[in-house]
Amino acid sequence: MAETGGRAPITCTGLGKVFDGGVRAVAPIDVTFAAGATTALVGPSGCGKSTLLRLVAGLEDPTEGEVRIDGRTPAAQRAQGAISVAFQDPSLLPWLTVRANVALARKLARQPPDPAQVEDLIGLVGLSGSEETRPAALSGGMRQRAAIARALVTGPQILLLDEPFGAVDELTRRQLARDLPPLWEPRGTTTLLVTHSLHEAVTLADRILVLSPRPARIVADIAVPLPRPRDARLTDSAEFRALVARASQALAQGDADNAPMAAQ
Ligand SMILES: Nc1ncnc2c1ncn2[C@@H]1O[C@H](COP(=O)(O)OP(=O)(O)OP(=O)(O)O)[C@@H](O)[C@H]1O
Repeated sequence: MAETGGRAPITCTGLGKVFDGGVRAVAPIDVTFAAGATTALVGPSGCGKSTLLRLVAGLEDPTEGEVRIDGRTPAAQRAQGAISVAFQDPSLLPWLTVRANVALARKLARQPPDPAQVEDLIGLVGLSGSEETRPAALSGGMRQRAAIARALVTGPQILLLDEPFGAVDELTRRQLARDLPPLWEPRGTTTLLVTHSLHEAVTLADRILVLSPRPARIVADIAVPLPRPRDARLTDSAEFRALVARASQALAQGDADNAPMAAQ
């Protein structure tokens, strides 16, 4: 199969999720993620961000509504190798080296081997020298970076990142946020990124969706019309800081709107 890179919009229609036991994680949501855009999902801890991402990935079934990716179900797109995920807890195969874990992703997507691409990506995520290391001997942050290389090596149409830099120190985190987007942006990859860092959201995204406390619903939809690359000069700018402040206010407002009514 050829590389799947291409432009695919994601449409969520009346999408909701109630877990067994009655916990509603996602309120019915209507949203379209434009093909080729990067959208950051931010919201309070436990609000349903990961559940929303898992619904888009087809790793959870909705209890209401549907997800369509370029008109097809997530399951159909996954079967084509069109969706890559890098989640908080990277599930690398423990018996394989970093290099073999990254290379395996292409094999699983039925793509021809591309050793040069594997080496390039390992270098770009800062793991040169650890190619022959197995996951148990890596730090948490190194495992996350290996998972990002693995997610990118297939050139996916859809890239779903759940706190991909969560276990990485702040300096490396900012470096990755700067260095990695050029790998997927020119390919027109539709990217959803869950993050707790508003700085990261504004650095990476074209659009930020601010979610309410559980069940997740959209409380603000913020465009990020900043030029790229978003280097240190830009992230120090007044426009950048204003967007971070706007997202921060929306988060606080979403929280306040959901606070239990004070006793009369
Ligand atoms: N498989 C499951 N069964 C039952 N409840 C679940 C399941 N998965 C998640 N939940 C619940 O759904 C809610 C939303 O969880 P989710 O992981 O989507 O939140 P989140 O916003 O990603 O959280 P965090 O920011 O802390 O990672 C939580 O109350 C969680 O306990």
